[in-house]
Amino acid sequence: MKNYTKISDINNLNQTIKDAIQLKVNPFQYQSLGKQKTLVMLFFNSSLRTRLSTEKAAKQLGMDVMILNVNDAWNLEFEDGAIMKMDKSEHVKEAAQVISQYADIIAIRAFPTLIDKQKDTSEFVLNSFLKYTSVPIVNMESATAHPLQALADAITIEELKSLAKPKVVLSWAPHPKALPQAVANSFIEMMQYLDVDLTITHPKGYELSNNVVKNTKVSYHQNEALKDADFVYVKNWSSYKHYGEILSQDSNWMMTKTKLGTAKFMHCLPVRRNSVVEDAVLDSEQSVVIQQANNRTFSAQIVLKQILENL
Ligand SMILES: CCC[C@H](NC(=O)CCC(=O)O)C(=O)O
Ligand SMILES: NC(=O)OP(=O)(O)O
Repeated sequence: MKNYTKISDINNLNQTIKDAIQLKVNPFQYQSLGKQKTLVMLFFNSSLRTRLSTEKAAKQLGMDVMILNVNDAWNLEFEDGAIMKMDKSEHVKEAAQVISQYADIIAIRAFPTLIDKQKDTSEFVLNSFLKYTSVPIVNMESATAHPLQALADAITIEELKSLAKPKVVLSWAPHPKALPQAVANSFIEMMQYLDVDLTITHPKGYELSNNVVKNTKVSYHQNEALKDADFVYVKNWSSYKHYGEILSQDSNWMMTKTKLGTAKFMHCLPVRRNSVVEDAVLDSEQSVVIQQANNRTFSAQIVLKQILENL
């Protein structure tokens, strides 16, 4: 593996999931692989799980880690040919090349603007670093994708499924802020690779990109969609059609114990209790969100391992 910016960068997904689960038995079995190698993690946005789990993963491989909140450095210009007389101090062309001098692998988190659909869809931040860095890039959530989260979700379902082909439901839930489509996009893409029966359910107006949904079942009726589910993945996203807009905050879409039935509850976290999901669900045995968060270390570690092996 050269870069991990999208799920399709993984050559053999099923084997990678198995290898990640095996890593958990002895997380330090490859700690010579990363010796004298440095991971630089760049955050344009907040993080708890991604920041801690990716650093942990790198250190379990013997890597050194440097973390930069990019907004504490210089305001970067991403437009080629820009006349830089305003508020941008440095062009990504220099910043990316300079960081490449310090890093063997660069990991980046850069959320979408949720204003400029074309810019967000072009993945201008991630692709600028891909263009101007000389080292591998790992996506820690970009404008349209969160492949490390999706790999952790796949590991979790593989560990917990009791059926060969479980029914998985991705359900929208209300949220006070306009959130990215990235987590939903990558979860859907990951489930399409795996042998699961996937249904997406959301209110009208929250249709995700056809390039993501493809021929996956979509229902506007949450209760119907949730019937006989084995795993229920709940996530808010803002409208894609009416880009970045909050069209509904209908609390009838909040996940409850009653709606959940006997299914396992999944969420990438952070989660708004009693807005996205009621306390009773998160506090129940059916919630697997902590296992998901733990698996973030092993999704990052198996990705970094495959990149290190290819350096
Ligand atoms: C891993 C999820 C990161 C991000 N979530 C948020 O920004 C939630 C922020 C909040 O609830 O205030 C998202 O939805 O993409
Ligand atoms: N799930 C996830 O990526 O969490 P953070 O935003 O806290 O990193």
